[in-house]
Parts: sequence; structure tokens; C-alpha cells
Amino acid sequence: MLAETIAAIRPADPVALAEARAHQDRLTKPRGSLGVLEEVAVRLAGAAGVSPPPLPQPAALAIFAADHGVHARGVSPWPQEVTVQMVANFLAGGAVANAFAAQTGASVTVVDVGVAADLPDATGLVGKKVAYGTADMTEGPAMSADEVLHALEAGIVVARDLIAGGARCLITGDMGIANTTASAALVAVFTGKDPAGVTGRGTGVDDETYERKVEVVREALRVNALPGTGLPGTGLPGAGLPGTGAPGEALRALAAVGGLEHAAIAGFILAGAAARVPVILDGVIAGAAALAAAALAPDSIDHCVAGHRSVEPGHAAALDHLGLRPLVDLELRLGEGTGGLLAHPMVCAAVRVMHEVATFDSAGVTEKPV
Ligand SMILES: Cc1cc2ncn([C@H]3O[C@H](COP(=O)(O)O)[C@@H](O)[C@H]3O)c2cc1C
Ligand SMILES: O=C(O)c1cccnc1
Repeated sequence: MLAETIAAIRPADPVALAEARAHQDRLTKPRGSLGVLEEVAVRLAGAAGVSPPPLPQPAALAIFAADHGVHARGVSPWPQEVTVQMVANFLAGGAVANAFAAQTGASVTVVDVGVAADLPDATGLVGKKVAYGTADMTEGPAMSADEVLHALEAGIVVARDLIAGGARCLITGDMGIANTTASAALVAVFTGKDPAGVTGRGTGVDDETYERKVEVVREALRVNALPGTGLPGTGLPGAGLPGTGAPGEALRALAAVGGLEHAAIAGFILAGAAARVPVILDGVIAGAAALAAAALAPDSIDHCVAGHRSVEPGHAAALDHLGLRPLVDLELRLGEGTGGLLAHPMVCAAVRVMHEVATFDSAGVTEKPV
């Protein structure tokens, strides 16, 4: 399923890109006056392979929830049970993501891809549990080869189901106490940056915990023989995992220091790209997952929009590496999909302009100031 999804991904269509740019310049506004929104609309045209691109609605948020063995190293001030408790909160409609989703009319799908506990009442939960959390990445790989593949496939299936149900825009979401530690490790591996520069305070750790968190990331890279000099191109063997060269290395890195939700989000991105349905990325967890998706299928990023930039330093590093410009920068540090949801109306507005704004010709507006 993974190989077939990757094989279906096409890069941005150059004809649609050129048509969209030309169309922007014919609309009744000074050239370039919509700034970044013009780039977003052009990007979506390239991704869809048609100009104007389809309106990216209805949108569907998928919140992938999982737990992390590295939590045992004291990298988050919150107990692990908060993951399953928040899953219940999402299902009850009580989280920030639910409020933001209601605001933009997005559906919310909650996926258990690896929560350490089972919910007493799982009504409405999409059950795709691959494992009861990952292993501690400072003691060896967080996931086995099978687990990482199954989690990727879970994300692919969720994306396909949402698209089959009518979604025309996918938004990534996450829930997993300690997942900013795994995110930092992934960002360090894929960008080649030092852990100190890409590790953040997550939910808000004190100085002492922060120092430990950076050391834990360093230790995880060392124990898993990930030199942190950037991927692809580290020459790491993809031992035991399908694919040779860069994809095999990417899978090994994802299994070594990622989370089940990172793998699922990577699969979700790949499946959106394969179906030419745009994916709005949320924060640092999505950024780390997108680095893995990019290593598996570089063209998948043509189908992504960076919803926002969180305060996590690893997020900015991931976006830089991917060449993505975030739409919203509001010092958010929550995850769940909140930043992606806030960006969704902007992406819709950018595309709506392409469909509804008159051209200089059609409106009889003089094209150039005399
Ligand atoms: C109540 C609560 C709600 C959340 N919603 C998202 N996160 C976010 O914080 C967690 C990552 O931060 P760290 O790595 O510091 O543990 C993830 O679960 C992420 O989704 C939450 C965290 C908490 C505590
Ligand atoms: O960048 C994020 O999305 C983020 C930051 C802190 C905690 N959880 C998520």
C-alpha cells in the first residue's frame, strides 16, 4: 500500500502553475497585491493539476493519537494518561481543535494509532492501534519495521476514507504526550541540525527538564546510530525495511526516533498527495512527519501548505528544510491541528479569488494606471 501510494504521487503540474499565475495577473487588483495568498492559490493549482484549483472544502481534520516510551525519561511535565484523556475530550467535542474545526466547518476524526491505554467508551474513535505506545528511543528503535509500516498505512487508510467521504482538504492533527521530543529527534535527523537548535519546551518544561530533553534527543540519535547529519544521504542502511537508498533510510529513521502518530501523519500526507487533495500541515509534529514524507516522496510536499509556525524551534527548521512558508504565526504551541485549522479559511479565500474575482476585461476596469 505504501509503495503504491508513493508511486501515484505527481509533482506540481507546470502548465497549471503557469495558467494560475497568468490568471492572477488578469484579476481586478494590482499585480501581486494579495501577496502570499496568490502563491497559495498558484500552489494549489499546481497540486491539483488544474487552474483554478478546486475549492479546498469541505476540510477534514484527522487527529492521530499515540504514546511515547521516551516519556519515561521525564521529558514532559504531563502524565502519559493525558493522551487518552484528551482523546476522550476530542470525541466529546471539548478540545480547542473541536472549537477551531467548528469555526471553519471541518470534520474531526480521532484516530488511535498507538495510545498506551484503551478508552472505556470508544464510540466515534477510529481504531487503528498498531501498538500500545512506542518503546523508549534512548534504548533502541522506538518502533519495529512492521510497526512503522502499519502506522504509515493507518494514515493512508484514514486519508483515503476521508477523501472517499467527500473531503477536499486534509488537515493534520496530533495528540501524544512527549511527542515534541520525538519531533525534535526527527527534525535533527532529517535536517542535520544539532538537537540543541531544534528541541523546544513543548507543553512548557522548566530549564532543568529542557536540558535533559536535549540530552535525551542526543542520546536517542547516538543509540540508534543516527549521526544527525541530514537525510537522505547519510549512507545509513535501511536494514530490515523495504526500499533501498533514501526511502529505506527514511523509514529506519522514522522507526528509530519517531512516534506512531508521526508515521501515520506521514502516510496521511502521502495519501493526500497521491489523490491530489491538498494537505494543510499543523505544527512541529506535522513538520517532523512531513520531513519523513518528503524523504519517502519529495513531490508530496508540492501538495502541502504550512498552516502555521509554532514556537517550537524544530518547526521553523523543518519548514525551512521543506521550503514551506507558514500562513499563520500566532505563537501557538498546542498541536491537535489547531494551527492548520486556523489557516484553512485563508487557503479557501485564496482559491475563491481565482473562481470569483472578475478580470480587467470582464469588468471593464482599465488594466494599467496611465
Ligand atoms: C492538556 C493538553 C492538551 C494538548 N493538546 C495538544 N497537546 C500537545 O502537547 C503534547 C506534546 O507536548 P510535550 O512533548 O511537552 O508532552 C502533545 O500531546 C501535543 O498534541 C496537549 C498537551 C496537553 C497537556
Ligand atoms: O508545535 C506544536 O504543534 C506543539 C508545540 C507544543 C506542544 N504540542 C505541539
